[in-house]
Amino acid sequence: MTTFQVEQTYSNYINGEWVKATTGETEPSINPANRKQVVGYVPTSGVEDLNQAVAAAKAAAKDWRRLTGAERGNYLFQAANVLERRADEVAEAMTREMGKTLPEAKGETMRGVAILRYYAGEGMRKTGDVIPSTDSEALMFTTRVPLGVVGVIAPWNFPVAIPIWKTAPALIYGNTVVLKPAQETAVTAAKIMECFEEAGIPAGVLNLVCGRGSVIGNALAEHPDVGGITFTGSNEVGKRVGAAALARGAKYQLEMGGKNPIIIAADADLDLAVEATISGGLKSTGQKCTATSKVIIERKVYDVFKEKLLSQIQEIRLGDGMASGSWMGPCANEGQLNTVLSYIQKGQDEGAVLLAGGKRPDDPGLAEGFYVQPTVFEGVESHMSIAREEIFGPVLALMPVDSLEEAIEVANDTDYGLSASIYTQNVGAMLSFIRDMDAGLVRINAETAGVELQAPFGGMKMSSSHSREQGQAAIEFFTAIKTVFVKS
Ligand SMILES: NC(=O)c1ccc[n+]([C@@H]2O[C@H](COP(=O)([O-])OP(=O)(O)OC[C@H]3O[C@@H](n4cnc5c(N)ncnc54)[C@H](O)[C@@H]3O)[C@@H](O)[C@H]2O)c1
Ligand SMILES: O=CCCC(=O)C(=O)O
Repeated sequence: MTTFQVEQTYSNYINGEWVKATTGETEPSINPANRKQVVGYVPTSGVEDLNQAVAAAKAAAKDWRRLTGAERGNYLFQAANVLERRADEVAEAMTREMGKTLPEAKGETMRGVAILRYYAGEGMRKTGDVIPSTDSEALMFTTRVPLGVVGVIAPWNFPVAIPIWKTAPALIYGNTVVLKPAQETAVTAAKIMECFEEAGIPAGVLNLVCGRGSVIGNALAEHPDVGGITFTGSNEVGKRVGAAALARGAKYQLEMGGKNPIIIAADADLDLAVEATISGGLKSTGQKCTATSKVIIERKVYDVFKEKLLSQIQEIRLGDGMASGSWMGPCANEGQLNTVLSYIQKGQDEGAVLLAGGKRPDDPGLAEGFYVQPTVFEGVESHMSIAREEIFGPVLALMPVDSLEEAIEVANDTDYGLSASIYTQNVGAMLSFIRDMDAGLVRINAETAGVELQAPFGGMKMSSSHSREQGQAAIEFFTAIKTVFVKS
């Protein structure tokens, strides 16, 4: 078993080599559980590094696309095996870099393994259809071709799963890749790259360039040799990335924020609903695009639900994700902590009532980390910032309603449409929710978070560029359809 070493210096991975940034600069990736701990030093690259990576990916593209799907799949199977063997090390890097608890990080790493295996298998599946021609002498069919070089821009909140759920389908369908991870989790990204290197991925097929989003991410989106850009992150940045890709006719895919509601109907099993609200809203410190944010409760059960929720929230143990007793780690970085604290302040300023949490923990042992208490508001109205904007932190807004119709109206009253859930035992209510809820992922008697790798994932409204990732849906972004007409 390889163990994780702190304070190492990492490089970019370009054309099969680990290379220092041409800027000569690195910056510390710090542990959000204790700002004084350096997890590793990561490159602060310049545009020249990005250009080298794109050139390497472009040069490797011809041979890579000519391999059979099964041959490309073998590399992914190998990478999955290496990642599985190194799962403890990779998970530790993730926990130290972005704060989620070690069991969550291990779960995510094993999800990365499963995603690689799933897409390895995709190399053997069909890529087109035969379509009857009006010419009886001809054969007409569709096939799919890769986009060429694909740029992957990833956030820090799922530093293994998201880069892999973009990279694996890009590779299996014959593209080469330049990955720009979030700088906060560049050590974890380097660990993923080491797994691909150990798996023997050919030089140039997969490249890693670390650096500021405004420099490397922007240059990737604008690069004329990058045929497709797949982005996950905030709406603000996503809009810029989409505009840059559109301006030069490149394909793009944007997966962005959420403001995800859970509806608790009067007939719900309240214990299960409380469990789902806590797990969906507060695991990973609320830093999931699918995290529960608005908790919409039928008035008849409002008080009982609230009391049960508050009593369980008291039990939550904050702490370093590496410590076995910790249930909730810190926010991933100081900026995120300040954003969460500012929303908590806004909630109070706009008239919501703070029921729990609302500040940094008093424990002096946590003072050097970016911790915030799990927070619950009531008296939240749809016009308030905490009911409309993505907080990306452990903050729940309780909103009572008088009927299921009103619940769905309140749930839909947002610019986002990523994930939504309902707790009810009534089949009619379930069907209304499935029909009327404007979200890409609707979940019944399950928390809002939780994405299965074999199913399409993506949002409606401002959550997405209306494409879907994962499962077989990924082929739609990572390939172009060619219609072939053959006549002898
Ligand atoms: N819908 C989804 O599937 C999904 C999944 C995870 C996270 N998210 C969203 O991600 C956000 C949190 O992640 P974040 O803080 O890392 O997001 P972010 O938008 O700040 O950063 C995302 C990535 O974009 C890069 N970037 C920053 N500025 C850039 C620019 N000008 N040009 C190109 N790239 C640039 C960053 O370096 C990072 O790699 C939340 O809004 C969350 O909802 C969405
Ligand atoms: O942060 C976005 C991804 C969410 C996810 O993977 C999950 O909820 O499992």
